[in-house]
Amino acid sequence: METRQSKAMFAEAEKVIPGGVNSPVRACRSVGCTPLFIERADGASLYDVDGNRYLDFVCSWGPMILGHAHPEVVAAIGAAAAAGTSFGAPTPAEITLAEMVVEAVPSVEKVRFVNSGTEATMSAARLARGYTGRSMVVKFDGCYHGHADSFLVKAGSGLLTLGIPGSPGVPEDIVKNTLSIPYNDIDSLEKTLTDERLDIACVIVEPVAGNMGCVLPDPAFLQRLRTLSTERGIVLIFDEVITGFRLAYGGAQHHFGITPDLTCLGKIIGGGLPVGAYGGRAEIMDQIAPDGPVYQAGTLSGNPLAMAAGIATLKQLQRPGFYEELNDKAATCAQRLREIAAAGDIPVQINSIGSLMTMFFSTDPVTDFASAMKADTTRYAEHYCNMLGQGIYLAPSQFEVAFISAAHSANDLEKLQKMTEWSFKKMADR
Ligand SMILES: Cc1ncc(COP(=O)(O)O)c(C=O)c1O
Ligand SMILES: NCC(=O)CCC(=O)O
Repeated sequence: METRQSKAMFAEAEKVIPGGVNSPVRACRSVGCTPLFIERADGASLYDVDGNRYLDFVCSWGPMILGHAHPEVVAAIGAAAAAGTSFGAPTPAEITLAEMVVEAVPSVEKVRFVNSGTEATMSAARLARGYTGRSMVVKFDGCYHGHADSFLVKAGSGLLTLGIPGSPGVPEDIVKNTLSIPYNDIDSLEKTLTDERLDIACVIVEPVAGNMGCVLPDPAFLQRLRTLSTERGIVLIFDEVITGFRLAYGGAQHHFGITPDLTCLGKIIGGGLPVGAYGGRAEIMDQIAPDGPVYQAGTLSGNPLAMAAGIATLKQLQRPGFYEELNDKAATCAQRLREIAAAGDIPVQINSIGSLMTMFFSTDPVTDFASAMKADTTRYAEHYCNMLGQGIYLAPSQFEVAFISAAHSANDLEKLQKMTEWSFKKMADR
C-alpha cells in the first residue's frame, strides 16, 4: 500500500506539532509505523490522503458507534451550524440531551456537559472532594481517566503504550493524594477502602477497563466496590467515557446492575464532536456552582453542534434491537476469531464484551494490569502491520480496544477474520 503523502505530511507536521500529532496514541510508535493522515470517512471505511481505503476498527477511539458520517448526524450538525455555532448561553438542545442522558443512565439525576472525557473525570473528582471534604482519589492500575493531574498515576492508554509511569509536571503534592491499586483485586480493595487512616473522597473505575486493552470486571469486584464505598461514605465514580451508550443504552451500570454515585461520559454522547459529561445523584450535583460552591465552567460547554450530534446519535441508538444486533454481531466475530486462534499456532487471548474487543498476544488470561503486561507487544506490532497492509485499521497499540460499529457489515467482519487468519499464518511460518 502506497502511503507517500501521509509520510510527507507527517514530516511536515513534526515541524510544527509535538511528535506530529495532537494526541500521543496517534503517533503509532509502539507498532513502528508513522501515522496515516485521513482525508475522509464514511460508514466503516476510512480513506487516507493517498487514496487508500481501510476498514476502521478504531472508530475515533469509540465515539463512532453508528459509523462515520451517518446521514442523520451530519444533517443535525449542519442544521445546528447554520443557526450559529456558539452563544455562550443556554440552548434548548442542552435540555434535550440532558433529559435523554437522565432517562438512559440509572445513576444520573442531573448532568453537566463539558468538552472532553478529561474534563468530565477531573470535574467529577473535584465534586467528590468538595462534597465529602476529603482529599484522596483511589483508582486502578491500568485504568485511564484522561490527562488531568490526579489521574496520571499508573495510567493506561498512551502512558502504558509509551511506558510513562507518571508524568513530569504533576507535582508530588497532587500525586500523594492519588492511590492506584490492582483492578479486580477484591483483597486489596477491601484493605484500602476500610483503612481508616486514608482520607478517601472517591473511587474512580472503568467498569469495563478499556485502556489496558479490554479487561472485564469480576462482577463481585464491582459489587464489593459499591458496598464498601457506601459503607465508608466514599463517592463511587464510574468512568463510562468508553462504556456509556456502548455496552447498552444505559451503559455498563445498566449491564451489571450496579449504580454508582457519579458517572462520567464522553465519546458517543458527542456523536464525534468534542463532548464530555458528568452526572449523578441530585444531592451531589447540586454542590456545583452556581447552586453550590464547587466550581466548574466552560466557554464552549454544551456547544450547540455537539448537542445536536449527540441527540441525533442517541436517537439512532434508541431503535429497538440496536444493541442486540450490534452486540450479537460482535460476539459472533469474537467467537470466530477465537476459533481461528485455536486452530493456529499463535497464542492469543480474546477479551470481549458488547462491541468492545482486544486480542492479547499472550498465553495467559488477561484479568488485570499485571497480566496485560505479559502480552507480547512485538507480536502485536507485527500483526498490526500485516493487517494495515491489507486495509484493516486496528488500534496502534496492544493496550487499546477494537470498536465494532453498526456500520460494520457481515462482509466487513468476515474480512477481519480472514485477514487475521492470514496474519497468524504469516507470523507462524516465519
Ligand atoms: C475511560 C476513559 N476516560 C476518560 C477518557 C478521556 O477522554 P478524552 O480523551 O475525551 O479527554 C478516555 C479516553 O480518552 C477514556 O477512555
Ligand atoms: N483509549 C484511549 C483513548 O480513548 C484516548 C485516545 C487519545 O488519547 O487520543
